[in-house]
Amino acid sequence: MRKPIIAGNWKMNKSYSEAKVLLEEIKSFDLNKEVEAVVCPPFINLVLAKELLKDTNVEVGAQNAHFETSGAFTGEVSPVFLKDLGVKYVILGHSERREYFGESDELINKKVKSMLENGLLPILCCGETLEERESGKAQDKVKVQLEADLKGLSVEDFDNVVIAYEPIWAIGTGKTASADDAEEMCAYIRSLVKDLFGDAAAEKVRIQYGGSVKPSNVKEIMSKANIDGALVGGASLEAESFSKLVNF
Ligand SMILES: O=C[C@H](O)COP(=O)(O)O
Repeated sequence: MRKPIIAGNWKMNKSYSEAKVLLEEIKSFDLNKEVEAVVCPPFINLVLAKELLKDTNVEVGAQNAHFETSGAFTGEVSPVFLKDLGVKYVILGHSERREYFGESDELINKKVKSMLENGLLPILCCGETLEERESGKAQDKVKVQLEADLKGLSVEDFDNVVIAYEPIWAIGTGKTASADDAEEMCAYIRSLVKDLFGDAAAEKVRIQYGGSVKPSNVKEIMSKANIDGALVGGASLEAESFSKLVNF
């Protein structure tokens, strides 16, 4: 049985003061313990999140990390520092990192390996553009991404990876993929995992959907056999909304 995972990707939102308010509210909720809840605040709020959530079941994740562990890399954050803080997950390959910051599959592959080497669990994002979806190339795009991003991983390595399918055209747009479309792609991703890492890995891997997930649509999305969770942006920035997502 795959434990459901609902992760809130705050993106570049919530100052330290605003994060304190949101985290205190999240801390006050009685969240469903059968679901793994994760908050992924900006780097500057990771220490605060670990401190305020320490007596809860809510895990903390980072939105990115460098693949190097130390050195002259101005502005970057080491996976060693994140592990030392008690961060559990690291979002990698988010479409915004790929689009705005030019992150290639080769770089993402290095990051995936480095997170695993340093005891962190990657949440590896993949997904197509609207043009790719409308031209019937969505599965081809996701296949290319995952084969490159997961290149060189052993079956044991992959055991610690979560995959997040996020159709780019559904991110932040309010246009959620239909639950059936999301299920179709997540089932396809599971078949890719089977080809790459075998039956057991395919059965065990948790696959999230991300792209305008809200309390109003999370139940249907989570009812699908191949969807094990959600990676949520906007709807995770308000405590009541986040609690409804986790308690779907
Ligand atoms: O990482 C989260 C995804 O980009 C989805 O964001 P969204 O829920 O605001 O559409």
